[in-house]
Amino acid sequence: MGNLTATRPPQPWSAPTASDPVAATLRLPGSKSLTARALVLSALAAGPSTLAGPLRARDTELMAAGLRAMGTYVSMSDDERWLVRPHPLSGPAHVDVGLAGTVMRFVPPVAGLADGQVTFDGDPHARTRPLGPLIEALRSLGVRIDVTGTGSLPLTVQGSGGVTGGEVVIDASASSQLVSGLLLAAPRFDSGLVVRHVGPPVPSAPHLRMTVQMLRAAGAAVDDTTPDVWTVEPGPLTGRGWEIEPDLSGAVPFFAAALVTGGEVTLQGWPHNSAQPIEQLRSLLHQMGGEVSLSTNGLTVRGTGVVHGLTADLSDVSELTPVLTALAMLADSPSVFTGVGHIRGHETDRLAALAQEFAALGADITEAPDGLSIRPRPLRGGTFRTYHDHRMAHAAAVAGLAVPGIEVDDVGCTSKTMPEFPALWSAMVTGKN
Ligand SMILES: O=C(O)C1=C[C@@H](OP(=O)(O)O)[C@@H](O)[C@H](O)C1
Ligand SMILES: C=C(OP(=O)(O)O)C(=O)O
Repeated sequence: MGNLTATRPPQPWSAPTASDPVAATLRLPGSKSLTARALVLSALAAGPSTLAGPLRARDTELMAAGLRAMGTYVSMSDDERWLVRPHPLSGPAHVDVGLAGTVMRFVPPVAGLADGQVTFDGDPHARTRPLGPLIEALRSLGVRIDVTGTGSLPLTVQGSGGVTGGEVVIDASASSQLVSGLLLAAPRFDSGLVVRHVGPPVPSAPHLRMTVQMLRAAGAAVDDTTPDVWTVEPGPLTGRGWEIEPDLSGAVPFFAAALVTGGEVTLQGWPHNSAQPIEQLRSLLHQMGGEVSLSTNGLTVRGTGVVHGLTADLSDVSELTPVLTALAMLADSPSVFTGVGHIRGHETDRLAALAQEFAALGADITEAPDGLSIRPRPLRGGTFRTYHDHRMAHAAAVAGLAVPGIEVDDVGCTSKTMPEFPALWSAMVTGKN
């Protein structure tokens, strides 16, 4: 079980309302997705690596702990620069996945390379998140996996010290991470890997591009020219210095605050060639009434005093759905979001949770199988339940800027990707950042 969840008492939190436009320049923690991939690729490399500006949060600490349990040396003593020294992977080991999709999908393929038994389990809800297609894919590649409960977790990978590799067919419509997990370990498979997706579209294309880009940066040969097919050649991965960008998804509630209050928020340290989906975000925020610009100061979002409704397929950026839903609540016209049926398998069933919690505040919101429709009307205060989902807390915080009296039942769940969220948020709203 995830220690943090087991020991952390729920922390109720009054979402602060904004009496003035926010004006903030922020330096936010590193990207969860980049940090997770850099840790895995570093553990599989032939030499040492460093991660500059990594994210220290529950998900990435669990990732580091899982790799460490199999023998990798990970030093996090310097917050700004982690050091990873690979070591032959071995069991017995236990990996606590917490509620982290990245840990539950990226580490089992690595465990297949370990010599010995590696057990996996996580938070109660992790046991219900989609993992079956990855287990079947690994089994078809010859990895022995025992599933010991009624869901996909807990499970045991009986690592034999290597994976033959070859070709695998998978339905990854439930999560792009099912493909990313296979690809990240694939250069170390004896004959590499061909992954062929068959089924409804794979969501989160930018995250798949990030996986391919980082594999190539670590020296792997990857062909992704055929849609839904990825080919990874076998070969060594090189240790390197990873520069971790600030987390774009974590920044979105802060950018949303600029729209809601007609203010301005700048995220410092933003690279010009980002691996994160900045163009999609720019377009979405622009359609909702914001202005996004990139300068030497960083990435700036300016509110124009109005928030517009949005009709959009969010499948590329599905993790933004909760915050965009909060923005849609405060817009001058209705919104329709589609293409995100798979977020029912995220930290909670996000479509059901958003519909339920915003309706409890008086919203006119309808749940569809793959999205949400929102017709804005005035909201009232009340308790907003997070269901252990950090992005539900972000959504409540955004709505709370304009709606007095919103109480978040467990703001501590933001520790999954940004433990400093409540403090940074309050500082932004009160102007003390
Ligand atoms: O690979 C990654 O780092 C991620 C991929 C996406 O997962 P899904 O494809 O399951 O949405 C995203 O939502 C998640 O937050 C991070
Ligand atoms: C979907 C998310 O996380 P995970 O990596 O656990 O899937 C998220 O952070 O919004």
